[in-house]
Amino acid sequence: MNSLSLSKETSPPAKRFKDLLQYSSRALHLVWSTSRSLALVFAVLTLAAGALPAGIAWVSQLIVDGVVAAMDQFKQSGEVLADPVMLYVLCEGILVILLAGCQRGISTCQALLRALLGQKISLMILEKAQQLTLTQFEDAEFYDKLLRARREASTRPLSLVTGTFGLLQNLISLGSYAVLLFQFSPWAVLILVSGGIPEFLSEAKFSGDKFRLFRRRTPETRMQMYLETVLAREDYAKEVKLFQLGPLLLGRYRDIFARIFSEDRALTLRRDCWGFALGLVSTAAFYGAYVWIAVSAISGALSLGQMTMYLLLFRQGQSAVSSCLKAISGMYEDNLYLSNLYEYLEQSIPEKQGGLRQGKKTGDGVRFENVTFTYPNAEEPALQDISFHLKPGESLALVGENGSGKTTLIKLLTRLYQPTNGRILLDDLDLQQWDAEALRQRIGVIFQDYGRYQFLVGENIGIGDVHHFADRQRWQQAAERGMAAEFIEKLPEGYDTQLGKWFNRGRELSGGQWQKIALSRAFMRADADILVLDEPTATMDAAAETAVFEHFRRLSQGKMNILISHRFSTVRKFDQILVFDNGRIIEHGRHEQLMKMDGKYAFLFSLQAAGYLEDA
Ligand SMILES: Nc1ncnc2c1ncn2[C@@H]1O[C@H](COP(=O)(O)OP(=O)(O)OP(=O)(O)O)[C@@H](O)[C@H]1O
Repeated sequence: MNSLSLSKETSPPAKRFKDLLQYSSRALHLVWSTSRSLALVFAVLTLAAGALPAGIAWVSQLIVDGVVAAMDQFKQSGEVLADPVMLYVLCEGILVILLAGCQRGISTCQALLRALLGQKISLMILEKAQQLTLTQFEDAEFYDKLLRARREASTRPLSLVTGTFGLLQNLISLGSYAVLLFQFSPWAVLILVSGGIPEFLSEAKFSGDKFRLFRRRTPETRMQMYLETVLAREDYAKEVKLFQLGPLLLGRYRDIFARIFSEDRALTLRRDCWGFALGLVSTAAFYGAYVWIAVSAISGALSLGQMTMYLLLFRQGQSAVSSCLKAISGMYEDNLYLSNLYEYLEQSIPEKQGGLRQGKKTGDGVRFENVTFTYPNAEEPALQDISFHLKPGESLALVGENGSGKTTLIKLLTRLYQPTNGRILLDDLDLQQWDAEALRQRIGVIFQDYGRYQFLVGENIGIGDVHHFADRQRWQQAAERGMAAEFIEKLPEGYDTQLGKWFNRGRELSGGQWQKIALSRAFMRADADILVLDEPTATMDAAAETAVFEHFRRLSQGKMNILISHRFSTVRKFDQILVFDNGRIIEHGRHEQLMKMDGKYAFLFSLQAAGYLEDA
C-alpha cells in the first residue's frame, strides 16, 4: 500500500476534506481542458437545475392557495375565477419543462464528456507508458499501478466532476428550500439537514472499505485477467486444447472469483443493512415534520397552499440532503480512486540520458569494459566481468548454454538496461551519454521473442524502421534480404495481406515464415551499422538458414554483426566467438583458435558435428 492512500486512511477529517477538494479541482481542470464549451454548458445547466425545483414548489403553493381563494369566491358570489390559477399552472408547466430540458442537457453533456475524457485519460496512461523503462514494466508492483489506473480511473474524473456539480446543484436547491422553510420554522431546517447525517457517515466509511479492498486484491484481479487472456486468445488456444488446460484454468478463475465475491458480498450486505437502518432516521424525521406541519395547518397557522408547499419542500429537501451527502461520499470514493491515476502518472521517469549524437572516436566500434549486470530483484548477476572490443567490419558470435547471459548482453548493448558495474562504449562514448534516438538508429536488432503484430505483412516489416514504416520499396528490399520476399509474393494480397486472426481476412503464418518477417524487419534499418540477430534461424529450414547467413555476411560488410546461435556450424566463419558459461566469457577467439584450445567450444562443436553426421 502506498503512502498516498495510507495518509488518506489515517489522516484527520479536515485533511481528508482538503485532499478531496484537491482532487476535485484536478478533475475539474481535466474536464475543462477536455472541452471548455461542454464544461460550461454543463455548469450552467446544473445551476439552473438546482434553482428550478424551489420555484416549482413556490408556484404550487400559489396554485393551491389560488384554488382555495377561487372556491371561497365561488361560494360567496357564484362566480368562477379560474384565470389566476390557470396562469400559475401554465407557469409551473413551463418551469417543469425547463427543468426536464436542463436534466436532459446535463445527461447529454455527461455522455459526451465521458467519451472525450475516457479517450483523453487512456492516451495519458499510454503516453506515460512510453516513457517508462523496461525495468519498470517488469516490476509486478508497477503493473498493479498500471492496472488500477486503467481499470477505474477513466470513468472516475467525470464522476468526480458530476459529483461536484451535483453537490452544487443540490446545495442550491437546498438553500432555496431552506429560505422558504425558514419562514415556517428554523427548527424545520435543522431537522431536515440532521436527518441525513447518520446515513452519510456510514456511506463514507463503507466507501473507504471498498477502496481498500480494491487495492488489496489488484494482484488477484491481474491473475484473473491473465487467465482470461490464456483461455480466450488464439495464440494459447492450441495448448489449452491439447493439454486440456480448460478445466484447470477455469477452476482457478472460479476460485479467484469466489474469493472476490465473498468479500464483496459481505461488504455489500453490511453497507446496505447499515444504510437501511440509518435511513430510517431520516424517514422518522420526515414523518415527525409531516405531523407538525399538518397540525399547524389544522390549527390555522398555515394555509392549505403553505402546507402543500412545506410538505413538498420537506420531502424534496430531504432527498436533496441525501443527494448532497451521497455526492460527498461518492466524491470521497472517486477521489481515492483518482489518487491511483495520479500515482501512476506521477511515477518518476528515469532521468533523461545523454544527448550526444556522435562518439569521440568515430569508427572505434563497440567496447565492453568489465561489465557486470544483475537484474532488478535478482540475487545472482546475469553477466559478470564482460570485456571485448568489436570493430566495424567485424562479426561477433555469442554461444553458450541456455540462460548463460547472451540475450542479456544484447539488452545492455541496446540500453534497455544499464550495467550494474563497468561500462559500454560506442565510438569511445559511454552508451549512457548517447542520445537515445541516435543510438537506436544505429542498431538493428531482432530478439528471439520478436513481436508478431496483427498488421499488414508490409507493415510488420516496416516496423523495423518507423521513419520508413509505410515505404513499400524498403519493405521489398528488406524482405528480399530477410528471405521473406518469395513467400510474401505468393500470398493473395502480397504485402497488403492482413496477419493474425483478430481481424477479418487475417492469415496466420508458419513459425519459419514469421521468423523471415522478423529478419526482414532487421534489414529495414539500412543505415544501422550494428546488426544483432538473436537466434534468427531456429525455426527455418536448412536451405533458408544457409541463404540467410550468406546475405547477412554479404550485406553487412563494414558493419558490426552480432549473432547469437546454438548452431555451431553457422558461427565458424565469424571473426570473434564468445563462449558464455553462467554469465561469464570462458573462451574467446576465432573458430580455429577455439578448436585448438580443446575446451568447451571444441567439445560442443564436435558433439554437434557428430550429430549431423549421424543424421546424414
Ligand atoms: N527480465 C529478467 N529478469 C530477471 N532475470 C532475467 C530476466 N531475463 C533473463 N533473466 C535471467 O538472466 C539469466 C541470463 O538470461 P539470458 O536470457 O541472457 O540467457 P541466454 O544465454 O540468452 O539464454 P537462451 O540461450 O536460453 O536464450 C538467466 O538466468 C535468466 O533467468
